Amino acid sequence: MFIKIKSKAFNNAIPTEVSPILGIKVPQINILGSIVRIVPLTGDSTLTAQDEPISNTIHLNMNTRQVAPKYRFLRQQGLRPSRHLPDALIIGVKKSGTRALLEFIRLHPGVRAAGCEVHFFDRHYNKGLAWYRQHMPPTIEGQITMEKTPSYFITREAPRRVFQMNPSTKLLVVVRDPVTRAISDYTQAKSKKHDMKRFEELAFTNGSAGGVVDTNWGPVKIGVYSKYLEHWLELFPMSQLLFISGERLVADPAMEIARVQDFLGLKRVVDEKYFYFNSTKGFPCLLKSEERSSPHCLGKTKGRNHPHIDESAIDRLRKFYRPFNQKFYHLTGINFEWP
Ligand SMILES: Nc1ncnc2c1ncn2[C@@H]1O[C@H](COP(=O)(O)OS(=O)(=O)O)[C@@H](OP(=O)(O)O)[C@H]1O
Repeated sequence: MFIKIKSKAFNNAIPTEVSPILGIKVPQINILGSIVRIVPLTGDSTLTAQDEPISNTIHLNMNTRQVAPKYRFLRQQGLRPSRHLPDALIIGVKKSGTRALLEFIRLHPGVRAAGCEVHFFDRHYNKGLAWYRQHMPPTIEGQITMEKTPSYFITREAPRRVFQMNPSTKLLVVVRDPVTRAISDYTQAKSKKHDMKRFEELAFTNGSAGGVVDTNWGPVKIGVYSKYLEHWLELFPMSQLLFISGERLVADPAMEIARVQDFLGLKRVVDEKYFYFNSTKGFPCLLKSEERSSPHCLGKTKGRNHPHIDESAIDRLRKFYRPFNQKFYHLTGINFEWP
């Protein structure tokens, strides 16, 4: 079992053993007769990374005075946390379950992730890779660095930019029935702007389901997954992409996370024991995480109630998406079985 303990309990003559998860040596001590291995530690705001050279890796400025005791201990053991550009990205799709995926996969001790959406490949590209790397969490050897920004999937320049950073970057794409995704997207926008028009008025050019689908409206446009996927496939082989069903991530998170761990080359650590179904929320929640040891769900903005949408509008949108969905199934080799 891995547990986290305070560094002052250690001395310098600490034996190590190879972690079965990380494949690297981790310190091991005896506390009250129990052998305890020490987990790779989490990020710490006391760390600074000033005056760094531009290279693939940033070694944190581990000046003894500045460094928290736990990092000082890691350094004594030859484990120097440093920030790296991401090895894997959750590139989308907005409102499909990208936050759930990130929170679930970062339960794995071999994964460290940026907590917020960094928006490097869309909004902040001109700030450069050194800036991007600064936004990554410190990792020790063997840990994977990840980030999620759902708008990358639809950003025209993003595939080329990611490729230029590292053509081996692994890409994860969560997808959900484009009709419910559009409604979810609309629900989020409406939560910020209460006088927003009805969904039906925005989704069709003449304001009703009898009219033409407005493909310029963001919530509709984003659901044409095949169009955006083609841009990524111009540069990345299919073997570097993993598609996760947003519906299955809710119905059976352990199964989807098993696929993700396999894809990332990680030992299967996160399994059904990490999840429970919260019937009030109607979603799977976590029994514990690195930050919280008690059961908890994702925040209030995940799993919102959707407004009622006219059946005719839903039918019309389903018809609209059908050929694009078929193309997407064909490209990915997966039948997502959206209605
Ligand atoms: N476990 C769990 N808990 C809560 N919510 C979950 C979960 N798994 C998937 N989802 C679905 O995630 C939807 C939000 O998707 P994203 O996280 O990609 O949204 S965002 O693009 O980052 O805003 C969110 O959409 P809404 O239901 O419309 O709120 C959920 O349906």
